[in-house]
Amino acid sequence: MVTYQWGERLTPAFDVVPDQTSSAQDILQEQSAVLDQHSRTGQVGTDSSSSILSDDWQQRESRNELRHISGITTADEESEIEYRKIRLERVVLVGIWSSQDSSLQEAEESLRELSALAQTAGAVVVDGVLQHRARPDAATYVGSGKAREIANIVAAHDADTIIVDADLAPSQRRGLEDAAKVKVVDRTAVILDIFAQHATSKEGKAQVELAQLEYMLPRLRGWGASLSRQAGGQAAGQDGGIGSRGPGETQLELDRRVIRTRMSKLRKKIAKMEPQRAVKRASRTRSQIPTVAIVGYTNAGKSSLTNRLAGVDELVGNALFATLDTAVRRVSTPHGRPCNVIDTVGFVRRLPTQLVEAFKSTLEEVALADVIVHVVDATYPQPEQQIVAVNQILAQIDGVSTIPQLIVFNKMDAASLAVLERLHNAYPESIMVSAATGAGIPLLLAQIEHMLPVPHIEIEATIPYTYGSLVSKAQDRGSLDRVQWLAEGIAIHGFVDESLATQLMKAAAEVGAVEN
Ligand SMILES: Nc1nc2c(ncn2[C@@H]2O[C@H](COP(=O)(O)OP(=O)(O)OP(=O)(O)O)[C@@H](O)[C@H]2O)c(=O)[nH]1
Ligand SMILES: [Mg+2]
Repeated sequence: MVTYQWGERLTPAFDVVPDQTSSAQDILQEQSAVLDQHSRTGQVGTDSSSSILSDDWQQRESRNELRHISGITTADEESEIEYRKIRLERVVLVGIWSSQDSSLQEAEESLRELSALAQTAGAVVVDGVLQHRARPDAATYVGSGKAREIANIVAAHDADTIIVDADLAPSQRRGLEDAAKVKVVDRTAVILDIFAQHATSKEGKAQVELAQLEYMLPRLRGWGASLSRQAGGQAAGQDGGIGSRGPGETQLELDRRVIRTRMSKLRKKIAKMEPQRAVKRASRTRSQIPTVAIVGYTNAGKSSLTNRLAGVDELVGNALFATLDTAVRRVSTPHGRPCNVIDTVGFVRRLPTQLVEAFKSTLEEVALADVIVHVVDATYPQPEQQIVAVNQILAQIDGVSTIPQLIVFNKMDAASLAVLERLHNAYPESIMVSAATGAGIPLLLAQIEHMLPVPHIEIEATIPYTYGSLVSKAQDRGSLDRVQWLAEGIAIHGFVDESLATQLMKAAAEVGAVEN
């Protein structure tokens, strides 16, 4: 994970507002200028290509040995300080990869991401191991031998939790728990945990709780078994299975009912909040101001970019899923057209389906946008994977496919020129920016302006001078090609949106000067 410190502002690499009539081609040429400038100022950031496949790894005979992944553990100083305050969970991360499904690089990257997620959730990562395996073991996910090795690692580090980089079947979770003698959770549980910690609004909290319950429901059997064992009930001392049924199962049926009732209550609660959201949305639509939705992978810099577009110099912390509630900011394009920019919740690969479902109403804001800006972290080793993950989630929201989209690579200040050039070639229509330095922002605004729906009502009228402010509004929000200051008033011609057209016609009617 790239940590960024907001340091001194660099001069924006490009600060000329391009003419509105400039074509997409011009904008792309100017984009090359930004890249060029970037190379000349010599801002070469960290080379993010990781040398993952070392020779001796490939030469190893036993390819399926546990491979410790370096650089993913929580920094020592940090854990010590934190540790004194509260007893944080000490976790060991476990993943498997098979040559058919993925590359070792991908598995490593995924484990690094899991490490970032675990730390965001408040855990101390003490070790992370990957195992090469054609398919997961049905009983313990990693196989019984590896489970014992992992048990040793857990004991050596005094860890209390294992996080598996996959979605586990309840039986696999129990099997690994029994072998390693510590709690085992999966990737989805970690993501749900972060969401639960970050939810602040009533709606957000309800959405996350619903997702958590949905996740728990099919897994109750597993939890129930370990709970009844802990409780020392009839099933105590037995390995789940037959012995764990009986009274435990009755309890489970009860739990299931309680959970289902709670879930339907939450659904109703969320549905009730929908009208409030609709009211806010309607007031935005009434004002005829187009909306731009900022979407992207978590930590891509969506909030920083939204702030930068709005001219707000606000520090945004380096945290995954920092934003859960959508926020709207008013932004003005180079020609003064106002638009509402909506900052949204970040995505992550394999985002739990329960969350996508629960956050549907929030995500629907995206479906109503006029333009979608897809922000991508250019410093991430394989941004393409993040783009694919985000597109997969977007595809689950109705009505998104018809909205014009723009890919924006952010953090160009920290990316190497080679990477930026590669990305520019792979995505020729994309724009490179830095929310931190402001580089590329005027271009981005110009491109957004290009993509906004065109005001489509033609108007030709003479407006009394007392309505001068209406004319400036028309200049800002519409496109006027003629503005003449005559004795009888201001003669204008051009295109404006509906509400402005009505107001202008009314004003013109006062002097009976309507010509069209
Ligand atoms: N170097 C660099 N860092 C940046 C830039 N933009 C954002 N960051 C950093 O990236 C991290 C994430 O930024 P956010 O704006 O919170 O990202 P986000 O996409 O809103 O993240 P979530 O809301 O958590 O999904 C922060 O530490 C920012 O300071 C940039 O242009 N350059
Ligand atoms: Mg954010």
